[in-house]
Amino acid sequence: MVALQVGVLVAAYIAYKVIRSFIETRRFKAFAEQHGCENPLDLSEPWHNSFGRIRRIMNLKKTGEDILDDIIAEDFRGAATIQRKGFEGSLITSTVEPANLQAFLATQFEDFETGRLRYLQLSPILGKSIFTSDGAFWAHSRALFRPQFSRDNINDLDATDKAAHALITAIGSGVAAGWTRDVDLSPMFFNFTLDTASDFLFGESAESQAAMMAAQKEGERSPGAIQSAGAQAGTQQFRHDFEIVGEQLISRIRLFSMYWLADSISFRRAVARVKRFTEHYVQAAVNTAQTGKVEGKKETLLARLAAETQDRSELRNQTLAILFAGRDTTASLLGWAFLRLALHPEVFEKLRSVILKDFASDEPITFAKLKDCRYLRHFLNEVLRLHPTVPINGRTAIKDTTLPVGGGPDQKSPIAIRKGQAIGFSVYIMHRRKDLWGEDALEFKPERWEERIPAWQFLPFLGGPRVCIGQTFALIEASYLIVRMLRRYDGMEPVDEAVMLRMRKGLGLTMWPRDGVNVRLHEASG
Ligand code: HEM
Repeated sequence: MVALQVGVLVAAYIAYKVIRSFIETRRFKAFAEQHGCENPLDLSEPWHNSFGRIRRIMNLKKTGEDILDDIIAEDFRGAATIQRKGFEGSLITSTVEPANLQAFLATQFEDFETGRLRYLQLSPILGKSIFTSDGAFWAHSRALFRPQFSRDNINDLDATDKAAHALITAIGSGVAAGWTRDVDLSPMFFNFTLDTASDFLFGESAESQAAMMAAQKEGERSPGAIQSAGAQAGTQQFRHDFEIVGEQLISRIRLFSMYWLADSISFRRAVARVKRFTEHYVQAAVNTAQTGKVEGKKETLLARLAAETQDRSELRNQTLAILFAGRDTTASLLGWAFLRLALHPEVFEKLRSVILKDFASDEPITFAKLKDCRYLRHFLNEVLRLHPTVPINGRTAIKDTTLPVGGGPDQKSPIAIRKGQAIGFSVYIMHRRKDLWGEDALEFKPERWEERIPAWQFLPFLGGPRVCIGQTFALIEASYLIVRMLRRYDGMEPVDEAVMLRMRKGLGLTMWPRDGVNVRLHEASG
């Protein structure tokens, strides 16, 4: 009897689901027709083939395939907007069309969100933070953070100068005929951005550059023996933890709703260690908030947050969001920038001569001067065009809506997007489209920026209300270091040009030069 009742209930539930899905599909079809929408190119495969795609994505390390150039670029060979059924049946629209990006990032911002899926994918480390939230919590976080990113605050370049000095010290002096030893600049850039970001966040540099140098002298110490947060940040273990966390997070993003497949004990351990790193600062900020403001000290981002809430997990999440958003992105930008300078001596020469003219060695390097240096801006734009450090991303529709182009045989009709549908997009692919950038799209040419470039086809920081809040901070940090380095060194060459020319990508939450930036630099005389 009970079995019969359960059977009836299950049958009723299935019937309800089928009828509801039928009604929903009809309603959505009517909505699409009413808005003149057509479907984009459909790349859905039979379900057993979509396993093949997932396998390809999971096996990149083994096969040596590049997720961007080999797998994602393949999707857009026939059209700039496509759709595909995920292997569990949900429809995903992907686009590299500037008009569509402008729509969901800005003009139709209210119709989309970063989505619960992003939260679920990133929450092991970032919890609920500016980066993983939408609606009221995001708006509140954004308003709280905004004053801290104002020009006045970024104007203070003392911490940047100190971190630049530490980096140059870490490179060391010339050993033969003015040439330095062979150095991998990549870890030094990660230290540089961690030191500047921690100063900005906590009012105190983690001094990871100095810690790394000390550790190299003494030989790596076990993390258990390390006392200070800075010393922890300088260890190979900490860099490795950041890498493990970043790699797992990007796997979780790529797997969409199957994100939970990317999990492991080493990931959880790395998460725990990275979280521990922030505890010292969070505790200090809570203490200060409870005992009153420390006179004479500039207000840090964490202090500002701690004045609002003393919930430690919220403070830790927001802090880690800024560290993840700020450290690897800018370090990766610097990595690609110096890789390009090593590979293009003519650009190195030109940029150096502009820098020597605009930044006399006895004058301070100011925010205003950095912003005004046109060729430096063009150079960084070109680096970010070919190597955007956040190459793939996504949004979710929160209501039935449309995107302006991509539908029908000519791909010019609007397309309908259903509530809950995921949108994937890749600025990496968009920045390399020959129909947008010309036949020389894949060539590195800072001079192309002398022409006006349409705003929505270049989006390394995205755009609209969720545009990167740290954009100016990042560009000023990177520019400052480039000026300091190019004033000091008048030549740079790759240690192994063939390796550098492969430009293999490391992909975590950001995209960085996977084989490092191994160069030797020539010190300028005088
Ligand atoms: C070259 C360096 C950087 C690049 C390319 C970059 C890129 C981006 C991108 C693409 C987003 C949008 C993500 C999305 O909404 O899906 C973003 C958001 C964000 N970035 Fe950056 N970023 C950089 C540096 C920084 C720095 C230095 C900081 C802070 C110190 C920072 C803080 C943030 C924050 C807090 C958000 C979330 C904003 C929001 O959702 O309202 N970023 N960044």
